[in-house]
Amino acid sequence: MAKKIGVTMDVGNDGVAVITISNPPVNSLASPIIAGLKEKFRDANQRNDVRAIVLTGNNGRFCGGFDINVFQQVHKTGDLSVMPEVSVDLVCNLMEDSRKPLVAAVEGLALGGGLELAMACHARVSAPKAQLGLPELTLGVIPGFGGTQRLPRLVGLAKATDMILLSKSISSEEGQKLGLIDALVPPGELLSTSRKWALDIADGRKPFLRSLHRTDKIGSLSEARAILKNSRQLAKKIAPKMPQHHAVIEVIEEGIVHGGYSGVLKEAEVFRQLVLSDTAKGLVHVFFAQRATSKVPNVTDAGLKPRPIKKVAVIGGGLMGSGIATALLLSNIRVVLKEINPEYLMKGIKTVEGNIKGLVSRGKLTQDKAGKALSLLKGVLDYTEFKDVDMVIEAVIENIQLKQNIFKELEKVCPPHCILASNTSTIDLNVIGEKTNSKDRIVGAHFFSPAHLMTLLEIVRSENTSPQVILDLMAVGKAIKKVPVVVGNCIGFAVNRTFFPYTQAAHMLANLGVDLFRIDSVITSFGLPLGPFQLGDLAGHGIGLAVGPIYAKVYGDRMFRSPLTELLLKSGRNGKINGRGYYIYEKGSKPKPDPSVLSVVEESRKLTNIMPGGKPISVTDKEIVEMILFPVVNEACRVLDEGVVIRASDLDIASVLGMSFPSYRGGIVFWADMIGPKYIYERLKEMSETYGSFFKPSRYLEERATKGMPLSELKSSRSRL
Ligand SMILES: CCCCCC(=O)CC(=O)SCCNC(=O)CCNC(=O)[C@H](O)C(C)(C)COP(=O)(O)OP(=O)(O)OC[C@H]1O[C@@H](n2cnc3c(N)ncnc32)[C@H](O)[C@@H]1OP(=O)(O)O
Ligand SMILES: NC(=O)C1=CN([C@@H]2O[C@H](COP(=O)(O)OP(=O)(O)OC[C@H]3O[C@@H](n4cnc5c(N)ncnc54)[C@H](O)[C@@H]3O)[C@@H](O)[C@H]2O)C=CC1
Repeated sequence: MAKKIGVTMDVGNDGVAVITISNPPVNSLASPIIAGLKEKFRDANQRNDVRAIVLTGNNGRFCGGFDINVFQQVHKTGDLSVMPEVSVDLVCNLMEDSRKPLVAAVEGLALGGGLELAMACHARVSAPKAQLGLPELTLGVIPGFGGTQRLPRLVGLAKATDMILLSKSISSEEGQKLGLIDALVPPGELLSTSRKWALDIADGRKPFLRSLHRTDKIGSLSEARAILKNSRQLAKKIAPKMPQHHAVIEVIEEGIVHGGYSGVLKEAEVFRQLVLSDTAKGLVHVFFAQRATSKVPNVTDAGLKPRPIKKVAVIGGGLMGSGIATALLLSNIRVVLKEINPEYLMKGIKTVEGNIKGLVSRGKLTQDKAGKALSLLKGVLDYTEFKDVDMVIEAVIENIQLKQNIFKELEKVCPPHCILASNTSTIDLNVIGEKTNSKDRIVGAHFFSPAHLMTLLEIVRSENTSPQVILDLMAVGKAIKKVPVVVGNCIGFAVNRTFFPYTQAAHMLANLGVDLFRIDSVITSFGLPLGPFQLGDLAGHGIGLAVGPIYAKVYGDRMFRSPLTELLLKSGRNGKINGRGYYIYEKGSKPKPDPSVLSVVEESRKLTNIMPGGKPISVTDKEIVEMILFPVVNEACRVLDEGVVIRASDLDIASVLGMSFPSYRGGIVFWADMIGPKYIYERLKEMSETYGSFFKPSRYLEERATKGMPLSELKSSRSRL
């Protein structure tokens, strides 16, 4: 069925014109909608039979904001003329300054431009539980349509800056307490109450309030300045590298000092500057890339329906198993947690309890919900409870034989519909399922640590995994608030494989004489939360040593074999786990660089002997970023070339959510395309000539560089999906 897009106006016998936005699924403000709104408001203002106006959205959703596709169009073309002029023409002149009263009838959500339109109305009536907010900063821009000016005037400056800087939405219930919503009514009464409210304003029974002209919630100039000072500190803390967080405070201040209208004009000017920024390009890309992961050819378009998953068995209550169990329990899924002995089982259960209590103490979960979640957990030491589970997630130690035996056993003890998933981080799924006859229901459910907090779920399919099983796991992933990304089967899958050169490049630089703490600091300045050495400490160097040979076996032609990890372990430094790695970890204080580790690095340098002429190389910070991240881009090219991901943007999302690659850089492939494949290719070629084949550009990169094509443009037929 074709989507019904447009703005309609129905004038009732009561003299109220109901203007309705229709643009499924979220009634976003696409260009025809904005044109339609202008036309209908003009019409309503001119018609003699219209005394008052109600603005609403179709299908239970008021409006999800300005059409983000337009930003993408601006990014592709650089043409700002597709951005409509709305703040004054539509929102001030036709709406707020209209002589006829306007009431917003809000249901479902009013976000960004949606809330901004509602705030330009003279009153707002809402159904319960509507989501209200200005999330524009997450897209690298600032609120438009006068949102920066009207929100502080409706909810107060401190609350408004908080909502805007943190992109935090509130419910209509909270909105009512704050004065953003004038009345809260059941959905069935929304339109009738809104009509009545509009007529009450028209007849002088209720006040005719224009938000932009209000000053009662702003306080004195000195009070406002004190609040803005705090906001600047908050912006510096949460988003030091984001231009929009700092710009929005200037825009709000303009309105406080020179009046709301002046603020609206500045808002429009700053908006147009920011929409062209690299930050906006990266964040808008991430917005669409994340949604694209939900579309998996031959799975989500195959007419299948996800089967209910009510009971899940998790095997292994260690670091990952306990985190996975926590995530399931928090979404009301019954969990059977299996361990090898009572001691380990108790440890696993205690970890789950600790995870859940931690959420309660941080105010993220109520005591009631915590109790309910824990009541759904059952610890076991055998397979009796597996007879009616819908899914098993195996999270035992990374040992091929153990996993093979477990899967063979699972085939016997689980019902035939049961999904058999493994959380392995490196082992080939075909190898894990080798001893079974159930290859169609074997799938990788690769969570990231800590599994109850990290949002990425890499769903690894082999050539035998059935579409139904993939769909079911995607549905479970979404139910437990993860972002599932479906990838193909190879050593390291998409994320770990793409990033395995990250640590290796860092080791090479350290062996070439570059200070490791400088490397970490350059990489965190680039935007990753941890540099490669601190990340190694966090993961534990034992793991690093264990997985090294697995990667070496398949990707040995492009490995830098560094003795550093082994030397580190020999010196008793396992990483954060035992309080010592490259850094010193003490309870209650930040990790401190440990100068005594430099003797270990020196030993490694002696063994590798790669410093040219025995002297440390001299590199700029930019060169450090390139030497560490261009090899990652190079491996990403191989992942794309081999069809391990469906689309390049899936790797962007996986890198952002799995490796914390900065979202404002759009993900690893998007970032590389912004720099340009030709430049990356040439730099890697130079590096490989100087430092060896570790940096050798891949065929895919070379081809894109020579043909002037972006890396994101896939044309490979070698898909594993
Ligand atoms: C001169 C111009 C000045 C402009 C100033 C201004 O006001 C700027 C803005 O308003 S920017 C936009 C602000 N709004 C948002 O950031 C909201 C973004 N959307 C969401 O957070 C969510 O989509 C949601 C909460 C509205 C709905 O969530 P879900 O129900 O989980 O659905 P979904 O996220 O999967 O989305 C469904 C499809 O809808 C598309 N979509 C959502 N919002 C928008 C939008 N604002 N513009 C365009 N498209 C939107 C989304 O991409 C999904 O599409 P699919 O093709 O189905 O993947
Ligand atoms: N540690 C990490 O950051 C990540 C690990 N993984 C993968 O997750 C899996 C588990 O890793 P971790 O949780 O770190 O290991 P872990 O060592 O913390 O936990 C493994 C647990 O499995 C238990 N176990 C062993 N055999 C068992 C059996 N037959 N039945 C029930 N329990 C059994 C052990 O007693 C132990 O408690 C591995 O495959 C690993 O590669 C995946 C993503 C990230």
